[in-house]
Amino acid sequence: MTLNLRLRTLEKDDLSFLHHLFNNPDVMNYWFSEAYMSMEKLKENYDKNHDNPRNREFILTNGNESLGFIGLFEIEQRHRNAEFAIIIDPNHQGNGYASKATKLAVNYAFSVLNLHKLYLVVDKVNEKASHIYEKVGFKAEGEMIEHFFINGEYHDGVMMSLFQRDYWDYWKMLKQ
Ligand SMILES: CC(=O)SCCNC(=O)CCNC(=O)[C@H](O)C(C)(C)COP(=O)(O)OP(=O)(O)OC[C@H]1O[C@@H](n2cnc3c(N)ncnc32)[C@H](O)[C@@H]1OP(=O)(O)O
Repeated sequence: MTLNLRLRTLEKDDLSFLHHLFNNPDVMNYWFSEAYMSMEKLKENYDKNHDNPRNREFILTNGNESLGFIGLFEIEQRHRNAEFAIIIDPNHQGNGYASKATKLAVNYAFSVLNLHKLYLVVDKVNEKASHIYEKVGFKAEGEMIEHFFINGEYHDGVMMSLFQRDYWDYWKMLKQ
């Protein structure tokens, strides 16, 4: 079957998929969050925030299949920056989907929203995620030492960023 990866808007019908992801500690630890989310809370958050102009929340799909959740959060109109975050469903990890989804989200941030800068925070031990971000062009800006408490110990975070100008240069180079 041919792969047709797309980012589409998060819909209310996707909340059971999010419920499955947000209650998985293997996933949520890397989002520096507790894996504790009721369906009611998800619905409440959705009703309150689905039209929040500061966020863009996407489901990564291949046809009708949901593969992951990708967000551009805290979109700043004045400073023209936003925070990127991603989860690929553990049932679908290791297939190259995160790399492709990150590229789609980066393209959305710069080509659609005209952001100046996209940033993220990744756990220093999350080598798989860091590898993907470096591959797409994110660069480390600094470390947040012992900033996150996960599984009984403090973890360092790394802030990484990508600028729109570098993204244009990178894509121009790839097309040559
Ligand atoms: C800003 C943030 O959102 S940080 C938090 C990111 N989210 C999470 O960690 C939540 C839980 N984890 C996940 O959702 C997924 O594991 C993700 C998003 C990190 C990765 O998703 P996947 O679909 O499995 O990744 P994908 O298959 O696209 O790429 C994995 C890459 O990492 C590489 N890789 C795998 N293990 C390692 C490792 N230990 N060290 C370095 N690279 C590794 C693979 O070789 C592959 O790289 P390649 O394409 O150059 O060969």
